[in-house]
Amino acid sequence: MELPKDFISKYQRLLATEAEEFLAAFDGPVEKGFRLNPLKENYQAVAYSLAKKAPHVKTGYYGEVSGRSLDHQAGYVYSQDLSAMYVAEVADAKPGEWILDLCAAPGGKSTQLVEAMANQGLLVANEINKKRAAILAENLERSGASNYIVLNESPQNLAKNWGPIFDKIIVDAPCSGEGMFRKDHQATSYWDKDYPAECAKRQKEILKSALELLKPGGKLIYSTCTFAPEEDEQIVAWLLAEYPDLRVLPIKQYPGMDQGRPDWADGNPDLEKTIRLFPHHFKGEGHFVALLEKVGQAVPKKVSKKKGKAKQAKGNLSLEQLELWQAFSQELVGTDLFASADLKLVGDYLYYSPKTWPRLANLRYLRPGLLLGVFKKKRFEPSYTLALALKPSQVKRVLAVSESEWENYVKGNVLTTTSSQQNGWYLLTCQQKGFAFGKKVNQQIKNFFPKALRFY
Ligand SMILES: C[S@@+](CC[C@H](N)C(=O)[O-])C[C@H]1O[C@@H](n2cnc3c(N)ncnc32)[C@H](O)[C@@H]1O
Repeated sequence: MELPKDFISKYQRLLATEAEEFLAAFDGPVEKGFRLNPLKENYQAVAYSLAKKAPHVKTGYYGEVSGRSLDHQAGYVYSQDLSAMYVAEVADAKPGEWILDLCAAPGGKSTQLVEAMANQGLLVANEINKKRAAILAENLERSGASNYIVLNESPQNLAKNWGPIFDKIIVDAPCSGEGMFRKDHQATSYWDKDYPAECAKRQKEILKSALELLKPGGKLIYSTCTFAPEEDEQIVAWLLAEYPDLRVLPIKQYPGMDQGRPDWADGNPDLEKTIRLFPHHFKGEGHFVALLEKVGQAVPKKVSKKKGKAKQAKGNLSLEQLELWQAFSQELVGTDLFASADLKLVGDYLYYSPKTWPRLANLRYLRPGLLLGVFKKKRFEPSYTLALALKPSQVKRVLAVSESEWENYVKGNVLTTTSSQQNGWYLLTCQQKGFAFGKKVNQQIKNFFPKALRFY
């Protein structure tokens, strides 16, 4: 491929004898990767080979997955660059934490974070670009998690509204994208020698807001998919100079990973604790990752004293709506899926969105929580999102279909069934993987697969 001349001379200067190997890697083959999703039941039962484990990521594998496969559609696998998947691994998301992914679309890191949280705590996934935020929501819904919010906000507005409430913040920053050159040759057309410095300005603005949102004792994970020192080590050096309460923490270095280069910034030896993934050393497109801690004592989350009372509350639903939802939930799983106080109605749409989560009053959101379904006149219609969040073993009303029926359903077709089970809503499964709701009406299963996601 043809790389920009200024790019070549810059890395010849920076990498000296190694430059030739680095530049040649842009013409080398691309090794693909994917992740499994531990939120799913029997999550290792996929049609893809798990023979080549990626050593640096618990759920990562070498190999290529198709976006049109059952495993992908049901949220069992996520295609991701092998270097990009190290960022969320470094973040080490834990159940119960409050985590903000500030530049989150299309959702590679967000899905990985939320899949590690076992539905406990909260992931706020934010994306400034509305179209990209919609794709982010789609990917999070497929993950089957129930503890996330999807926002379409500027980092500044989030900081203004919330203050320091997060245990961890991931800033996977918009960058000059030099790591994308090999996969997407078009990416070189945006690049000129001044572009990294322009990106660095924007990165600093984003980071200023991120630090206003991070709790004392909290962790900031900063990453880019570029090799430019202006956007990597020099940004971390700037953070350390501007914010004396920040310190760099070491990151586990696997074979093929390089240390950050203090000599490409201000010489601070702590920059060696950051990680560089170069395509001529590591099987991936390329990334930079830094882990920082805001020194200080974390203040424990306030626990509401009204807890007992709140449990009996019914969110903002009418009694009739609450009864419709509860009847649906009882029929489906034999119990109430969520406490009624944690339900939130927005227009006719019902969400799981606990009141203990941060307020969304002045913020643009796509999902204030897990979308459960919609009230239509005097009935409740469950969402595709809820189907993906359920574990088939917990559901009483399951209809199993064959792979060819699955293919038919995701194309938007009605299925026929010989089942004598009563009419109503069923979780449809294929190979024991829940993939959608269908409505049984006598010998037909009416199609409720979302139009925008249909396979054509
Ligand atoms: C590198 S991509 C994020 C990739 C994502 N973390 C993933 O793993 O799938 C950076 C994102 O930052 C968004 N972005 C651009 N300008 C921004 C800004 N000023 N503040 C926040 N995000 C911004 C872009 O729209 C883009 O989606």
